Amino acid sequence: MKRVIGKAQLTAICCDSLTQAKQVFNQESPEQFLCAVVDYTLPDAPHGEGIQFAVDAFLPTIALTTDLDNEMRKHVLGFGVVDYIVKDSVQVFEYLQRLLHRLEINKHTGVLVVDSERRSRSALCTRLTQLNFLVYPASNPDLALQIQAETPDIKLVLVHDNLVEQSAISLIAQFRKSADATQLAIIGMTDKRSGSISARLMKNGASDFLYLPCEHEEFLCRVVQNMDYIDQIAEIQRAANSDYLTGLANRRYFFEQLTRYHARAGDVLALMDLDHFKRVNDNYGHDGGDKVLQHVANLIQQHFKQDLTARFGGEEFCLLVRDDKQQRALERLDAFRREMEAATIPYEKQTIQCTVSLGAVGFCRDEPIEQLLKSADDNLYTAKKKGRNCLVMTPPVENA
Ligand SMILES: Nc1nc2c(ncn2[C@@H]2O[C@H](COP(=O)(O)OP(=O)(O)OP(=O)(O)O)[C@@H](O)[C@H]2O)c(=O)[nH]1
Repeated sequence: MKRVIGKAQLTAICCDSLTQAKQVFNQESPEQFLCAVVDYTLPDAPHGEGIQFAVDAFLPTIALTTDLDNEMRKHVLGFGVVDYIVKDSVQVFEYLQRLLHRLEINKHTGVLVVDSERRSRSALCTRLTQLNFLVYPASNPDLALQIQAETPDIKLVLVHDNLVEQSAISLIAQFRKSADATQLAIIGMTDKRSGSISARLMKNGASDFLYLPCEHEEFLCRVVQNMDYIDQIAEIQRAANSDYLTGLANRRYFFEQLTRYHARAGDVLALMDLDHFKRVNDNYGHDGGDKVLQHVANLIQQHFKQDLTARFGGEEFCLLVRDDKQQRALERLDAFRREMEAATIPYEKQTIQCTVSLGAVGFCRDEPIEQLLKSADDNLYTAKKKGRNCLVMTPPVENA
């Protein structure tokens, strides 16, 4: 169990009795704990008293049992646990690892609950809070839309079909105007067993559907599966859009961002290339070269947070520096060049120094981007010919 918890990048604090668990818990800050994993039977707590203690301490609690008949299942769920795990195969460790990972991610994941009846809305919110989500209740569609517009961390919406001013179907359609199924999961819900409501909600944009009341396990599985889908798509998108070594945007994603970009008067497009990088590789090995590329990428991220940046490949980077005045954009680029000149990059027991050359052009939306990049590349070539470690821009700055 300790190994599994370690694999989930968490630290296990192990106790072998309820008495010890109470002592440990009282010595630490409750916020420090992600959750409690508690065996139903402990030497000094033979009937789930340990589980009760963890739940009462507001810890998301995962119960462990050796076997589980229907009675026992009801008893364990009655404590208000996140889930239970029957210790009957090695698969349970993998399940536990996934569950811990989910609880960790949920700390930063918002869920909007739209339900006009207070009792069922509260019950849903309680269940979701147990799963560590940031929960946003809404009693009507207008409030729901307002919360969703103001809260970017919302990744899941639960919509009950008991809404009055507006149907659940039209509310879901509204959500879908701003977020597709890869960005926002929507689970429709109803108390009515008959009719075609589930099909209608799903055809109008719901990702999934639940009949209420539902078993705890079904609720958990639906929520987790829908969130896993959203997170996996986000991970695939991140991998497809970024450069593996440096984490910066890649060339393709840079172009994609440019097409959606609203230009400002002083924008400057620059190509930046590390000087004599082959020598860095020759002197310090490929790993040393990689370290320099990562260092440069980190500096770029710090200096150009609000701008568009990318690693174009090899030792070449591209930046679109956004400003109202070209002179200021240019100064920021040159300040970066000087910082690189002064930087000593630690690598093993040595330090590496490396300068950069830059070719820049004013970013003008009327010219094709390929043409602008070609001009920036010509200027970069001139900068290299001038002796490197410098910035060349044509035409000269307009609004200095
Ligand atoms: N470590 C490392 N090296 C890379 C990577 N991509 C390209 N390179 C190396 O970058 C070097 C680029 O060399 P050149 O194109 O000759 O340019 P340079 O030595 O920087 O010389 P100038 O650009 O003229 O200043 C080559 O040695 C490539 O192997 C990478 O991802 N990691």
